[in-house]
Amino acid sequence: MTLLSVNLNKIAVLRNSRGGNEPDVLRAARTCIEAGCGGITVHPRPDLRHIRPDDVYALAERLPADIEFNIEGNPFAPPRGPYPGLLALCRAARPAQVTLVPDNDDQLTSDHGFDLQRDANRLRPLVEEFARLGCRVSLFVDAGTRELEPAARIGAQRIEIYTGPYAHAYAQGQPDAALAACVETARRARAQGLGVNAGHDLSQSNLGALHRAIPWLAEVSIGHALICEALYEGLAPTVRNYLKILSA
Ligand SMILES: CC(=O)[C@@H](O)[C@H](O)COP(=O)(O)O
Ligand SMILES: NCC(=O)COP(=O)(O)O
Repeated sequence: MTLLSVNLNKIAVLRNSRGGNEPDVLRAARTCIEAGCGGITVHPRPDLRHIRPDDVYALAERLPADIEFNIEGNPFAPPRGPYPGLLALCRAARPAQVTLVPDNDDQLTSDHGFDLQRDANRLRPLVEEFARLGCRVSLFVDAGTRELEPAARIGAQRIEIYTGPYAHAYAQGQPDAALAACVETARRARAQGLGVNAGHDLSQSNLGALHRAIPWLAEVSIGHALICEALYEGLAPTVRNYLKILSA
């Protein structure tokens, strides 16, 4: 069964827009868990635009042991003000999984994965350090990446396929090539013994086709669309809708 990890960044965006604690990230996490999700994802960024270090620490303390905590971020981004860096966050929070993403601080959102051939040697000591902390390491890669051996060689256990281009192609009514690129990368990763996650711009519309094409996906992390849909349908029913799609 593919695990649904709900990304709570957008709950924090709303909260930060007014100060105070509404909507409450912890309450949203509880609601998603009660509705049946298997994981919670956050992507704290150095500019603190949404999830802040305190959210990470509070989630780490309160999430039930059987709920996978996944922290995403750029391991090369240096500490900045109250942002202590991804490694320090993981040292304190000990998430079950850390997803390494090569984002610059000025990006609107994640828009590409690692170039594994180029980045593997630089990533290796960090992957080893996260592993020493007890975190499973997943590397964010573009759909269409064919050479996954470097990920396995440096000790990553999973990859996460960046599904933004697939979601865009799906919305244009022409998903076939983008979907085939996801499948190709997923197969090649599996052949290297890597688990396969997927995420970015997945929604109730486009998730089913992706899941039918790669039914053995280990995990999908979904935030933006899920929180938008929840504005209309409610958070718990929306989470349940995603679970239905993943169990079809
Ligand atoms: C790695 C990834 O695809 C997600 O974490 C996505 O980047 C969400 O981040 P934002 O909510 O900051 O856009
Ligand atoms: N790893 C992807 C993620 O956590 C959520 O991305 P999105 O659904 O907010 O685009």
